[in-house]
Amino acid sequence: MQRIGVIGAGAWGTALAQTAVRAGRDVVLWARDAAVVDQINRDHLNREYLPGCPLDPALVATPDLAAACEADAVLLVVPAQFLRAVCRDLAPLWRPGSPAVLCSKGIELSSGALMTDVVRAELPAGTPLACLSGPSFAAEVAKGLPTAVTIASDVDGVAEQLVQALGTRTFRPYHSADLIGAETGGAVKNVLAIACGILEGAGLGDNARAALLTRGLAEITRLGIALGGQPQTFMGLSGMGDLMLTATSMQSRNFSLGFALGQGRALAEILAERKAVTEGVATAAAVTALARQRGIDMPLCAAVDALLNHGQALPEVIDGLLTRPFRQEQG
Ligand SMILES: NC(=O)c1ccc[n+]([C@@H]2O[C@H](COP(=O)([O-])OP(=O)(O)OC[C@H]3O[C@@H](n4cnc5c(N)ncnc54)[C@H](O)[C@@H]3O)[C@@H](O)[C@H]2O)c1
Ligand SMILES: O=P(O)(O)OC[C@H](O)CO
Repeated sequence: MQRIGVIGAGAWGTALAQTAVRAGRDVVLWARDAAVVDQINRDHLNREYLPGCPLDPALVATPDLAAACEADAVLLVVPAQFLRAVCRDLAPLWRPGSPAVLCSKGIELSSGALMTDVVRAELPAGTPLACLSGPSFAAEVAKGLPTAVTIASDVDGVAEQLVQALGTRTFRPYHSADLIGAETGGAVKNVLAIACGILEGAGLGDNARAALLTRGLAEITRLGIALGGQPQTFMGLSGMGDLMLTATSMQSRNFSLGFALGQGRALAEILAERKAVTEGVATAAAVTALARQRGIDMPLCAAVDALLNHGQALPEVIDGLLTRPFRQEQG
């Protein structure tokens, strides 16, 4: 895999493109915004989405989707709610047999579909799928700080080839065969990071944070197993690893949004101030609907959804969680 296409030049697409260049690959990064294309090619910067990270001059950006599809593997890095529309444009341009690597973390709100379901439905039949997930803030990856992620695929050998193509001394992918497990962890941890931010902003204490992380991981695991994931995946980088990172750092858009909510600010006001995507907002609703449909108990995700999307007041949401019946820990 020498030539890598990257679809989406937000923070994560740009950082992944940069790390692929560092790994010695020829990389073409597609951006929907012509100004971003020009800036990357001319100034070797993406000030809009990845400020303060000088980019390798070998990184080429393009406004032409077809140019990014001329690749041995294509990384899909557009926000979850836009992925289907972009895949529809990509489908006629797709190079047969080229793997699609999902790097977005979310669940489609309109359908409850995982990102792999979206891609499977829209890209040509037989396209090998993989998912790159795990604890990875874009700015740190772009700067070459040490990072470990999971690359999962259910097609023999694909994850291993991608590991070889993208891995460097400081960007260290581990391969896995559990595609569903890897992507479920990445999607649901965003909702739990909002919850953790809320409790931090509201000053509910360190004990509450530990309880939330532990019971949150139990929610990820319950849903992931029901969708077909392997239990051990949720203890790995794409599960516990990403939850620990995202739910404890102000670098996270999801955590910082939760923090502001916990301090009493309104969701609309917080969202109006940011251009960057905060995936957990839509995914809270999507995951809660999916859990309800499948009869899976996910009280923390449901509480975030109630606060964000159904107008429930914060004290009421917290009270609802604290007055749940006592129960056995496992299961
Ligand atoms: N930023 C990170 O540290 C990071 C790390 C791992 C995974 N991710 C995931 O990567 C995905 C992309 O996030 P990001 O941080 O690169 O985004 P970002 O917030 O930096 O940028 C937003 C992106 O959305 C694009 N966009 C806006 N409207 C669009 C539309 N209508 N159609 C298509 N694209 C549109 C913009 O062009 C831009 O590329 C998300 O699912 C996120 O969870 C991000
Ligand atoms: O900034 P966030 O909350 O979108 O999180 C970014 C990454 O998913 C962390 O692994």
